Amino acid sequence: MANWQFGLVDVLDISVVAIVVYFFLSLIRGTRAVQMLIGVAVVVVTYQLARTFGLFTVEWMFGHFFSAFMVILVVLFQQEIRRALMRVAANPLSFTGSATDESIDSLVESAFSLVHRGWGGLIVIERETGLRHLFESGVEMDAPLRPDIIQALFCPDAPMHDGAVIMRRDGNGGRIVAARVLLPLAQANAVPGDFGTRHRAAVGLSEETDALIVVVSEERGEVHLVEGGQMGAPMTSMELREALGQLAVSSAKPAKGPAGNF
Ligand SMILES: Nc1ncnc2c1ncn2[C@@H]1O[C@H](COP(=O)(O)OP(=O)(O)OP(=O)(O)O)[C@@H](O)[C@H]1O
Repeated sequence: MANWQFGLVDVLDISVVAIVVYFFLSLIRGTRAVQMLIGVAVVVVTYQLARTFGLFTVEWMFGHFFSAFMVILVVLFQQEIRRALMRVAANPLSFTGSATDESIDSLVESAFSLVHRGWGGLIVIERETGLRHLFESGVEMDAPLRPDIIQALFCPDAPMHDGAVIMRRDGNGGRIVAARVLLPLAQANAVPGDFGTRHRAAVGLSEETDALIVVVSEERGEVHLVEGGQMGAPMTSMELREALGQLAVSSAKPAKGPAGNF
């Protein structure tokens, strides 16, 4: 290989490592994985010091620890590894359609119709990451996303009111594709102390996937938008419409088919 080719390979090599490190750090930023990473770094530094200064017993102990290191890493970071793989599989370079005004309107009206009734609700918007595996915990269905149907599902006396509804965009305002779905819960400290499992479930799913989740609090009568493990401040209907519209614009690329995404 010519010299310039070696140079190019080195640049490519370093770039890939930099991207992977950046991706990993942005994934764990603000999560409990940071503390675990610090713990792992302390163990590695202690091991190196023990080797340098010939501390036989310490080196022996940490040597055994390192023989199981890969397994320990996988166990410690299983949640982060799962999230990373799901995001890679979601293919950030792929084209997604933008949400139509109708689907945003239906969603906002549906969420605030629950507020007016004093009921809680959890509406998940599927994007690039497929959520079909969650359907098993609930009931697969196919219905238009409309305030009356959302109310029928989340009415506290209705048999289907527990859990989340999953929606997909279509050309006519969105479709409900599953109801009574159980979502993975986030750690208790991922949401402020006075929020309960409904909000933890919203944050939990958004940590693992690129889904957007609209949570309607029964106790507070508030609506929150959850994305990427973060729950925003309570929103008015106008703010929610605007936030969803911006997310639609930021992912607005040529549509690939009828089931596009926000
Ligand atoms: N893992 C889960 N996946 C989906 N929905 C869930 C899950 N866990 C709880 N829920 C829903 O949350 C409801 C209970 O909400 P809870 O009062 O504990 O939470 P909250 O965050 O305080 O919400 P709210 O402000 O509406 O009371 C349940 O009735 C159920 O519908």
